[in-house]
Amino acid sequence: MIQDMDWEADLARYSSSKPFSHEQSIWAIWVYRFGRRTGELQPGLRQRCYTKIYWLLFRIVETITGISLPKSCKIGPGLRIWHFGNIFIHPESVIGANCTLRQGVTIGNRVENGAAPVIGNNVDFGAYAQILGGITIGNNCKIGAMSVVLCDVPDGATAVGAPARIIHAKSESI
Ligand SMILES: CC(C)(COP(=O)(O)OP(=O)(O)OC[C@H]1O[C@@H](n2cnc3c(N)ncnc32)[C@H](O)[C@@H]1OP(=O)(O)O)[C@@H](O)C(=O)NCCC(=O)NCCS
Ligand SMILES: CC(=O)OC[C@H](N)C(=O)O
Repeated sequence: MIQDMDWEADLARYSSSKPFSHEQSIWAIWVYRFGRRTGELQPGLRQRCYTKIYWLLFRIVETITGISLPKSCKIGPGLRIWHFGNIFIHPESVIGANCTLRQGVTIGNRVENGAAPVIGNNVDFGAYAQILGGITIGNNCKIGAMSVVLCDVPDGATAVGAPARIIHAKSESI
């Protein structure tokens, strides 16, 4: 299969020399990248076989780790997931480069069939943060643990609380 630079960048964010035996989250990221690569194959028997293998691996790893990263969401290179369990990413979400997720994070819609969030680059999500609806999180943001984010977050800002309020907006830190 094609060399996957996004996967190389993911691996570089795991400091352990043996991430597959030390961190369950890397299994979910590997299956996600594998699924994305199946979408780049020429249509035909090979692609159909790989896609079936993807779905089998996706369901097994989703169930074992509690991390759901469907191949239809777009995630930039350098994804890091600390820990595992109850991490659900909406199939239409967009997540930029070098983002960090933790246990309990949801990036999803606010109502059934509603829009999904768009996340910039280098965004750090605290444990159990809930990002809901068709909102935009800018680049270089931090989302506090246990926060429920229902509104846009500008570049460089930190959002905390339920519902989240913006603290440390970029303009304040200059
Ligand atoms: C959001 C976070 C990055 C903010 O860090 P910070 O920029 O250093 O902010 P401060 O600690 O100065 O706090 C600023 C204000 O936000 C509040 N705050 C900080 N984190 C909060 C959170 N998660 N939820 C609600 N309020 C929070 C503080 O109480 C403080 O409020 P005040 O000004 O009314 O006193 C950090 O608190 C956080 O939640 N990190 C997530 C870490 C995590 O998930 N750890 C688990 C590892 S598995
Ligand atoms: C549970 C915990 O504090 O884990 C620490 C880890 N480095 C993280 O950022 O999530």
